Amino acid sequence: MITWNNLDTIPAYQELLKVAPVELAEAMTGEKGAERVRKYSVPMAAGLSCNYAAKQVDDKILEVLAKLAEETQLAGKFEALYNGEVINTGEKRMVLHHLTRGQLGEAVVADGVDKRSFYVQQQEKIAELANKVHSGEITNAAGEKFTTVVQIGIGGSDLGPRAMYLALENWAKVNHTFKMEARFISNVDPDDAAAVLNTIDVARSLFVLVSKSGTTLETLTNESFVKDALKKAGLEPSRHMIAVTSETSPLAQSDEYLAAFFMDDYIGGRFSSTSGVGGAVLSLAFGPEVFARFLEGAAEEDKLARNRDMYANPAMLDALIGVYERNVLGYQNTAVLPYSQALSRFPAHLQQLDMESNGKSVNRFGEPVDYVTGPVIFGEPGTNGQHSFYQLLHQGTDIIPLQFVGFRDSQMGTDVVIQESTSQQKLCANVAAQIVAFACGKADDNRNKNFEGGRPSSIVIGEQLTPEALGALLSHFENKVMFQGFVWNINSFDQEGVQLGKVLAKKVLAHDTDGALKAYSDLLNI
Ligand SMILES: O=P(O)(O)OC[C@H]1O[C@](O)(CO)[C@@H](O)[C@@H]1O
Repeated sequence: MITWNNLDTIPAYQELLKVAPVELAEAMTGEKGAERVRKYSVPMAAGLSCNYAAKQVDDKILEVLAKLAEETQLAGKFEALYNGEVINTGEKRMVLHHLTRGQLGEAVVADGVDKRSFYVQQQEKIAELANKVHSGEITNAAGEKFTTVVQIGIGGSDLGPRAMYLALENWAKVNHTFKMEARFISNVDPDDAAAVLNTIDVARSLFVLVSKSGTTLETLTNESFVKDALKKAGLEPSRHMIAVTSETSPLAQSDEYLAAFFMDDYIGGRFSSTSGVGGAVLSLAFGPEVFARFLEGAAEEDKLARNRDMYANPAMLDALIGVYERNVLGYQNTAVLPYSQALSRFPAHLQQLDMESNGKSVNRFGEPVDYVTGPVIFGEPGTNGQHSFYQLLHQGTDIIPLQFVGFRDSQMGTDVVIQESTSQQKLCANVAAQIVAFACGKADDNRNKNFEGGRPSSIVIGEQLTPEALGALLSHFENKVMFQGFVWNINSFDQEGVQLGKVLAKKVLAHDTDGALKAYSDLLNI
């Protein structure tokens, strides 16, 4: 029997507040530190592992976190979710993104349809289209092959797919599976669409319009922008556009697309990278086989998230350590720092995933909670970030937990030895150095040069960023966010906080304003 209770009513949480915190600088120094690095690691899918030696936890704290996992019924809640319970209480919806990559539990039937079969069917339809585009069976009116795919979407219909595309672009090129260049238009700023359109051959471009709701102002505006450009180039838009949307959206009724693929209301935008939202652009860019491998990695990681044992469940463990940092140690932010240029937009994707999901101050019954919830997420790839904001991370007044990601091998394999090390070795050396510098610090009589240390981090380490590793990485963070939402007793699957701004913007455009809104409208000459 699943019960939903606020965190501050859970006995293990009260116990956690009383446990002595770990002195990280001390714990990570010398042989003790080496022992922690060997001990505090959990295997993930696709050859990844999550090392949490540099987190402020020890066996005692972990023991209480495991109790917290039990008492908040994390495994049972996940089971309820993947078996089709209405977990998104705000919108009265099931939460089914896991079904896009595998069947974790019972069959889930909605509106008379088996949902796993529905998602697989959409993937097959996308694969068929992608293969026809690649073989030249589907071409432009002049019989030429399409060379570029442009995704038009925003938020979850942009950030995840864009981050995944960038993550695999170079991998696909060196592994000879690269099929089409992908570009992305998201912002309603006309310069975004104009800049993309200026650098592509529209005649040989296929546009993927992605909007679950089919009502998003930015996306519909950009669709018209692109259609206008196609018409001006003497092209018929319907031969150049495909749609990915939900079956109930206004776009689904339109016959203005070459093809339409469907997801549904049971997949939140920020959880939709493994649905057709990511599937169309990634299958067109790299081929359906690469997309299938990405899904396999996610499916394997999802299976680990089912483990009741926290120590063998990386997402659950990561989530609980995050709750400890946020609610007991009082840290307000988390920095996502991939030491991989291919993951340059991964922090931006995690920012939406985490902050749109867990940026809530009422529980799942709409009652205010008396504790803090989701942290602020930001990040940049290393080593670039080191020369930007790491100063504050090392010596600023706030302690910011860090999420590193690193790979032993590069994706492209092109490297040089300079001063007796390769660039990849330099990259890896830097991430190792940063973890220890943050954790242990360095005493100096000159206060300006003193490093306090005690700054926690964890690292996900893999061999190479392959499609499987990327899928596993994505699933890990999706499940982490979900588990944290369960612990906080909030609904991680709606986003009412984005609505007010949209309503007011409509009023401005309709000139239906007064007070400050009118004054700002005048200031901006609207
Ligand atoms: O796919 P859609 O319906 O256009 O929505 C795009 C994005 O807008 C949001 O609803 C926020 O405004 C996100 O949750 C979503 O990812």
